[in-house]
Amino acid sequence: MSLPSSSLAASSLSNWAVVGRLFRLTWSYRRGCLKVLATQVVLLTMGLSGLSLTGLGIDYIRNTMAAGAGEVVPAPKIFGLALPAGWAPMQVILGIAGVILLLAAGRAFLNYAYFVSVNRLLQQELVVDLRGAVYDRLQRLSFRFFDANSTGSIITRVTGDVQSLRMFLDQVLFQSVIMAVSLTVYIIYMASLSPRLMLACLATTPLLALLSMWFSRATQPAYAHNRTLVERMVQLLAESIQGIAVTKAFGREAENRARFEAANQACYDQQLGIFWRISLFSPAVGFLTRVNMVVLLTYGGWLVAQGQLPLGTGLVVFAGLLEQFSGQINNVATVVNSVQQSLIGSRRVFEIIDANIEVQSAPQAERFQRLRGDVRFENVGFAYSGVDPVLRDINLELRAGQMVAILGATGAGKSVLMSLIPRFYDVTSGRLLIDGRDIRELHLDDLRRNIGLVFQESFLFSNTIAANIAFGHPTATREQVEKAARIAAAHEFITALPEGYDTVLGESGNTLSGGQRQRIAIARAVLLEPAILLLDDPTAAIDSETEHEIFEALERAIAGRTTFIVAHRLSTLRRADFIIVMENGRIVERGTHEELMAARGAYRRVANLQLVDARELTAGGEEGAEP
Ligand SMILES: Nc1ncnc2c1ncn2[C@@H]1O[C@H](COP(=O)(O)OP(=O)(O)OP(=O)(O)O)[C@@H](O)[C@H]1O
Repeated sequence: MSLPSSSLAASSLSNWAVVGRLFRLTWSYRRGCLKVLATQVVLLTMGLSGLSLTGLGIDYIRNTMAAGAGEVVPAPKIFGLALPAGWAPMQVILGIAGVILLLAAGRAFLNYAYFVSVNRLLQQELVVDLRGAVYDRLQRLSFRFFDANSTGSIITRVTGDVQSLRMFLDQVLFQSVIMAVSLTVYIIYMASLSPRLMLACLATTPLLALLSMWFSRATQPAYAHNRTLVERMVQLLAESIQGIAVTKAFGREAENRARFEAANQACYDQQLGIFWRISLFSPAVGFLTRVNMVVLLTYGGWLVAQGQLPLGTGLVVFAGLLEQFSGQINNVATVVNSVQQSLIGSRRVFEIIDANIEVQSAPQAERFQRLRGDVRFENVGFAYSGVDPVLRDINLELRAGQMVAILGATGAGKSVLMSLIPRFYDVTSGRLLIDGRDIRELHLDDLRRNIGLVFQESFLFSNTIAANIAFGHPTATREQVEKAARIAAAHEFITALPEGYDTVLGESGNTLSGGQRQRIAIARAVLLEPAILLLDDPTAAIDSETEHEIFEALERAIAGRTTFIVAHRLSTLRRADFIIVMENGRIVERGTHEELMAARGAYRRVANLQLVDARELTAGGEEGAEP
């Protein structure tokens, strides 16, 4: 049997598919994009106007100097408007200079407006929306996804890769459109001045195009590899923070530092390789564009000398156009460099947005409030991957309000059996029914709202204690929160804290003891008033005195609910309606404590090894063994 893979590496989009997605994304921000591009067109027009006015001014000065005494040189028209008749040459020149200055001031203002609107569009809209979309997807993705992908990979996708996607709009799309429009206008303008000079000056352009294509192809694998290295570094960082206590306890700080430094150095070395390539490409482009200037000076100068081209509106304007043309061509290096980076980053963002949500509500699933709590496993099997089932032939039935205790060696499948009930994973064979209905037909949110969970170690959020208890029911009143805390034997220690229920917990609740965290977790589960309670060895990480207190709390929590509990206390096993013993993913025995002890099978064997109150067990066992 093969299951859909949730590994991100498995779902690679082609470059063209990524570009298509990026264009569709851009379309949804079309108003902002059009505004940005329109600003650029106005900037271009103003730049060209300034340039042609400079040419006009130079020609006017040249003609005035060449004119004989008493000869009047007609003042040029500015944008078709004649200057006042009778202006002295100096006034005309100052008039032209004044308009050039006004245009420059207008350009400076528009450039400012351009940067503000690009920043607003990209950083404040696009990046925020995208991060939100990726985060939203991550919240809905199934456990299988998180099993298959490292934290480092997920974090870099939400942070760095979203920025790389932004780079596509900013440094690729906008730049390319601006470049295409500007280069076309420059070419038309240059051709209108002198087609031959234009052809001569732009002879190196095809070489530039070839160089860019080669550069783009050569850098793509390097950028892809770079992402993997950064991912590895972030993963090491995340792990070292999560495992800081273990690192310190074993005195492994130096080794961890060395591993991180090696990962950091690998990123640096690889970045350096990319940097060298860019460093070669940019000057090469720069050199080719300088060659154009040499052609202009020699051939263009000859045309002016021959009287075939005016000096100002011809050669000087041409030089300005060529300068700007070269500037745009130099940008090719940035665009080409950004294309690969942004495509790789964008692909990684889309892979998360597209990742398959394996476990979700059926489209027609009806909403409901309360479950009764009858649970039935019918020939259930489950495998994490296609090959090795970790649960086989599970047949189990609990009526509402019953309690089953699960016993089994480590790795026997106790946790995974429970994780199927809230659909953390879907069964891979057989059926799981609640209140007589296959759980895949139930609305997922409603199903989970009816299930309370306490794990071996409970995760709390860096928020107030009250908010943590009300996590599954944010609109709960303070009375409801306190009631749940009382049931969980947490009220006393909470009220002893200076801020009481409003105490803000540290990251992962690390300002509380393990026992206190578990009690808050029990309160969090109880507050939901769930029909089904799943208790996965909730005292595993707790000393025996606290364990006793927690079990007293659990006694109150369990009352009236269908309960699955993994426990290692005889008192708990005795309290259960029946016990199941698991081995290698199968239920190998079931019955009450007394029945199972009498059977002298797997239960007795496992119980002797695992139960914390084993002395009591021997007495109980003997009673059961010899009725
Ligand atoms: N995310 C996972 N991917 C692949 N295999 C897994 C995963 N989680 C658990 N397993 C495997 O599934 C089997 C059952 O694991 P499970 O956690 O249910 O055991 P358990 O009986 O609860 O053990 P313990 O008492 O130690 O908690 C084990 O062989 C384990 O190695």
